[in-house]
Amino acid sequence: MSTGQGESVATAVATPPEQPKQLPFPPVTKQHILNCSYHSWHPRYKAITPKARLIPLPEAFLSYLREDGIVLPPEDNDNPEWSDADSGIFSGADNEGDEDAPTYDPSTHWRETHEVIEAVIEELGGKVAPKMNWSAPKDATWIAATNSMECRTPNDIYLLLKSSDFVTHDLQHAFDDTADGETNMSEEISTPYHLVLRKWIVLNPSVEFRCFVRDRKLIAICQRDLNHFEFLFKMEDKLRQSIQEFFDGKLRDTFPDPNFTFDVYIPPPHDRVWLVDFNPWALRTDPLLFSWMELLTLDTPVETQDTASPESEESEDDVIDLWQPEFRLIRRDDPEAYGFATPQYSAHKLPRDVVDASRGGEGMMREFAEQWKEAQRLSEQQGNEDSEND
Ligand SMILES: Nc1ncnc2c1ncn2[C@@H]1O[C@H](COP(=O)(O)OP(=O)(O)OP(=O)(O)O)[C@@H](O)[C@H]1O
Repeated sequence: MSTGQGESVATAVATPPEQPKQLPFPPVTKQHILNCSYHSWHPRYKAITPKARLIPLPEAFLSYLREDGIVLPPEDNDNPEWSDADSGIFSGADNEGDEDAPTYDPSTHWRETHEVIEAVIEELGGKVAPKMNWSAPKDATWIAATNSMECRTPNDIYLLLKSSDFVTHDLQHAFDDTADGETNMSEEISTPYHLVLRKWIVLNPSVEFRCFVRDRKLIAICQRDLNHFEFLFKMEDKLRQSIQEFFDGKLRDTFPDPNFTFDVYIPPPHDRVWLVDFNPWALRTDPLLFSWMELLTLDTPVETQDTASPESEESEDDVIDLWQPEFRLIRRDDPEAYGFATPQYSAHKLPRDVVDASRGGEGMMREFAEQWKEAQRLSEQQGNEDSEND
């Protein structure tokens, strides 16, 4: 972590940053949220984003995603309406247990979309990482045979999307807590939902970074993966400079809002920066190694215009030249200090044996999985309430 005062010194932070309840955020509008939707920004930044295709989603497909239970289309789709092939990991159909009964194919209602998804997977080399407008199903990898977001078939994608709380949030709560009011159903329907399929790349999580922009100034950068990577400390200045140049050249004057966050990937040899995602300047965005209070109040040099005397202009320039975004990395002992020793998204995960059993195709396991996740959520909520009461 550097101090943001021109030094490049990593310092340990002993306790997790505190998240106060009342934060001085500027109002977040639906437009701010929409500006961070993949379909809004991707056309402008296509050349600096890893290869991706966007598939507009019809209401029938969205209804399928919103439905309870997971029924997957049969793998062999010669007869699109009904098939004897039982494809569902969890068969929610009424015929469960009846070997001879035909299996319902939900894709009948969005056949074209299913076919486009198949074609795009093929076009992108056979393996994709899926995502909705704002969220990837990172919390649902426990249910995938690969234990990752790598998808080779449409069914791999449906299984992840339908199991993800993050995706559900995109579908049902995208505009919660915005200044222009509660979303009603008709507005939700008019949201241009897209499935984003990104060509699968084996990503090195150590060189993924989250960057924070306030008033069109890059003020802070940190790791996305909350583990210690010693080699990053030697590269801190180079990484900061690459990200700053990338921001200045590609994003600063083109992103529609003055406040936002963006995620980048800088694979070896660490000289090219790739844009991964944007997130709104809002509480819903995880500030990772910062607290929102820090980000909202962090001092930055004020750039004045021509009114100062020549001498004072010079000293102001010096301040601006010296100033640089604060770059936080995790030191060797930080993960435990931050409480990061527990894996990310643990509240959304399940014990290994439950996952293994669920792959066996028992419908009951899905129910148990949901109950387990609910219990985890409640105990986390209780923990938060207890610590608030302390
Ligand atoms: N093309 C890809 N191939 C493989 N993995 C990828 C690809 N693109 C992104 N990822 C992985 O997926 C993760 C999640 O992607 P992304 O940041 O777009 O999701 P998100 O839901 O918006 O995350 P957050 O809520 O933290 O912003 C990334 O951190 C990266 O590790």
